[in-house]
Amino acid sequence: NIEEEEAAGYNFIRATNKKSEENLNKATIADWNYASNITDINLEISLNVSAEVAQQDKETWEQVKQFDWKRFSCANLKRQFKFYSVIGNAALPEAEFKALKKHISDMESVYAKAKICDYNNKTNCDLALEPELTAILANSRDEKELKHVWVEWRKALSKCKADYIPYVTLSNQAAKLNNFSDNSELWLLNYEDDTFKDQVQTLWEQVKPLYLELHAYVRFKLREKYGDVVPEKGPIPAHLLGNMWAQTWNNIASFTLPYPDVVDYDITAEMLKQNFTATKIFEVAESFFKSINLTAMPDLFWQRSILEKPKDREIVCHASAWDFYDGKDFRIKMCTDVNYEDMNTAHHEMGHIEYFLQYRNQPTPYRNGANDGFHEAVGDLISLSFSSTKHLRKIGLITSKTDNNEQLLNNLYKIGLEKIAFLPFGYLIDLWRWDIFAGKTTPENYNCKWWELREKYQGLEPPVDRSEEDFDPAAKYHVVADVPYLRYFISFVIQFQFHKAVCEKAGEYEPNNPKKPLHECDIYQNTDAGNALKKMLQMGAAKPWPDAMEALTGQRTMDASGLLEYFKPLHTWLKQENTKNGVQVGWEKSKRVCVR
Ligand SMILES: C=C(C[SeH])C(=O)N1CCC[C@H]1C(=O)O
Ligand SMILES: [Zn+2]
Repeated sequence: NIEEEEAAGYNFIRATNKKSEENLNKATIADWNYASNITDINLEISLNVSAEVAQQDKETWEQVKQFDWKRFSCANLKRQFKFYSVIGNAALPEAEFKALKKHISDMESVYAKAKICDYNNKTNCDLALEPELTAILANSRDEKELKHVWVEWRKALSKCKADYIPYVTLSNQAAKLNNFSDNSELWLLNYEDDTFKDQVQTLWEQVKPLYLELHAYVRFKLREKYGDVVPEKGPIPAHLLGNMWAQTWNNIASFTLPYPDVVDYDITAEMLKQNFTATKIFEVAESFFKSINLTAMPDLFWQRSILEKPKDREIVCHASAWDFYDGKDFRIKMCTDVNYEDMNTAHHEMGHIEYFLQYRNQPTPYRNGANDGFHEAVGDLISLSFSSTKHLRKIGLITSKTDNNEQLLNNLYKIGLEKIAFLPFGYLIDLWRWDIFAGKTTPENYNCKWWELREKYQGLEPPVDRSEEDFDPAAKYHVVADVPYLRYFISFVIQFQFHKAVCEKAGEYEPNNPKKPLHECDIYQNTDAGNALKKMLQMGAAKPWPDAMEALTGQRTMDASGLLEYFKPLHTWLKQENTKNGVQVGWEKSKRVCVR
């Protein structure tokens, strides 16, 4: 009968959680070894270990199907069965599973090893994405050099299309074996809400007016700097925004500031002056988390993390945080550069580690974010306090005594160049991939569909004409590495909901008090705020995400009002400035061509 079956179900889940933890540890070690030393032998080992684990996941899957678990009375038990009833790519037969993982690993290897030639010195063809190309995109103001790097990087990655096509086919096969129509459904499962796509579209519509004002202002300033290469009313050429993907624009702040005549805080310069190192960057990040009563990094973190690019081997440089599922071993791998952008990324990565630490005693299936967006939001939430001028002054990275309102607005603008600019990018990546998994976008129009979305949502155009011979999406790590991207759009909205909640708890923000605006809040050393955040983090994925959201914010839905409130002063200023400059908000059709 069902009671006896449920009792057996408890024992099954207890044993399964233990085996799952051991398997996750083994697979993570093998994946770490490949990502931190890209060799054929490490690929071989990682393929074999993950195939073994996938085989065991299939066996568990068959046993889960023997239980009538949907009729169990205990919600917690049902939830764990539900998580084990979907096994993703592991559902594939071994040969297909290994083929899929090899396609992804090979694309990651191309991405990690890609090198291009220096624009100013054709004999040096040893420039990698990190740190060289990232630094050129951030600091060069030579439009021809920027174009060269932008085009050459994409040439180096376009060969990945040959792996991408079977990657799509095999991913969809796995989704169908899990009873989903295509891979996008598997990716959206963790949001546990079949109206989620509509909620995301609504959030985008809420923030789009603010994005359009920022876009119009930045296009005006770029036209001042670069002239006619920037159309007055058309999309912005994508190589001029200070970032290889034009996903965040903070690196062009210096010549586009609202108030260019006030002293600009150059945090990177100050970090260099104070002899910051990669390790010091992570120690500073850790001290913030400790100050609000979250957890210090365990010893193994400092012993086993890779915080700087090694000179003796090829590694996957894209920053990542790793949970080895043994409650003790948590690591970051990052090719850290000493600059303010990487200081924020360090907080971002350590936010993942804090989440791992807070939910490490949960049953294995619950050792995840409440949803993928929550996991991406933790570190950024701390960065919102860290990047306030109040905090930077507190820790000596701003040496002036006080701020005037113009400096405060300049700082808000810099944060807007990161957070507002990102929103359409965070949305369009999976809009492009969902249509591919659904079969609406086929290999014949992968690239031109990509540029259609880049123009429609971001108001960008390529610096040169494109065609279906190109495969520009592969220039982005998450596309070749099979990492869903919607999580970042979600994070960039909910991190402001979380910020509003923790700032109110810290008494750092009062809704109608102009003396305590949201964008000047710093929760540093406030344990009330930290304890409230900790309670949400400890839940992991034990409950649907609205319960976790409610635990911290009192709300059960995502909403952009926190973001809009945080940037209100900037939005007001941008509208005035755009009117004063007589610029047209929005963009006309691009004159660039994409040859199908
Ligand atoms: C830093 C990470 C590792 Se989870 C990352 O991929 N991020 C952080 C923000 C957006 C996204 C990106 O770089 O594209
Ligand atoms: Zn992340």
